[in-house]
Amino acid sequence: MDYNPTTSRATSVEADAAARHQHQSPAAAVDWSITFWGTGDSMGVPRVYCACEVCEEARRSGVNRRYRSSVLLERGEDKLLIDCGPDWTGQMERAGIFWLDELLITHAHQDHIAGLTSYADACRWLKRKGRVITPTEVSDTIRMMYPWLERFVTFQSIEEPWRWHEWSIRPIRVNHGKNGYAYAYRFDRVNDDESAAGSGRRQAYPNDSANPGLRSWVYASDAIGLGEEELRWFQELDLLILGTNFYHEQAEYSTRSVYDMVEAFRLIEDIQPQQVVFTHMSHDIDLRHSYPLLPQVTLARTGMRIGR
Ligand SMILES: O=c1ccn([C@@H]2O[C@H](COP(=O)(O)O)[C@@H](O)[C@H]2O)c(=O)[nH]1
Repeated sequence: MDYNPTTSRATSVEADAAARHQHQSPAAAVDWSITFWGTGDSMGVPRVYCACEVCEEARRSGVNRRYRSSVLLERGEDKLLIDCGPDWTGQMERAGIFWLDELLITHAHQDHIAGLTSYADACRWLKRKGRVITPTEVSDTIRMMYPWLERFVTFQSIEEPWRWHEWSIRPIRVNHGKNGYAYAYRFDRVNDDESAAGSGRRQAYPNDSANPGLRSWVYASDAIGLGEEELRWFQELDLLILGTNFYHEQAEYSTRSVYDMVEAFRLIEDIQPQQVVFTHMSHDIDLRHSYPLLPQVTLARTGMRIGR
């Protein structure tokens, strides 16, 4: 995986947008990439009213400014956004993206879905029907919360591994602590020549075996205390994107809902992913500090991009 966290900063999203505006051909475009549109916990950073050092820095210079967690998987015009929280409109504008056909949703909490109302407005404005992909238990809740959404979006249920372009996407129901359950998604790249040949993309997106890019990765923004059943799907990963709200959270375990970094280290030692990116971070985390981390771990930054 070609991943350079030192160069993948906020500007990469704008750089992508600029490249698109210069009519870069698909052949010149690269392979699949993941861009962090949001890396914050449910409250984002800065938190409303909070005058802590991290929140003040986020207001001033913005290293710690974290929008609600969301990542974009893309290759050229193929784009899949995971989660659509309350910062969605600004995230679209910062990325220079006008429209997304498809959204994949992890769970029906406001920090992951509150942008769906704006997405529905975009659908209405453009007279296009969007697609919201999520397990039925999640779409049932979303329908109850926003009954009018279905006029503008189609809900597509994902219960089993589901094919999206070259990816097999597996929903994994994960423990979300005091908040019940959320879904993580495992992405496995299906290396069948048919899809590349059939789509005429084989030349445009060569599969360089010396540098295979993203192959198997999991996005688990909202999980804690995962057990054997869930962790079956967390094996042999070249990338794990894991939510960690705090470095070492002091709150009583029964009141918590997301891993902290110290717990995550134990998880990583157990499942041994090649690379790990922590996301869904609260104002407890100051990106100006250097934390004791495992060597394969990086802290996500707004706009950070992974892949070629
Ligand atoms: O039923 C619920 C419960 C909570 N929420 C919102 O989700 C987040 C919870 O944050 P975590 O960091 O994942 O614990 C918070 O914004 C709650 O308001 C919800 O929407 N529905």
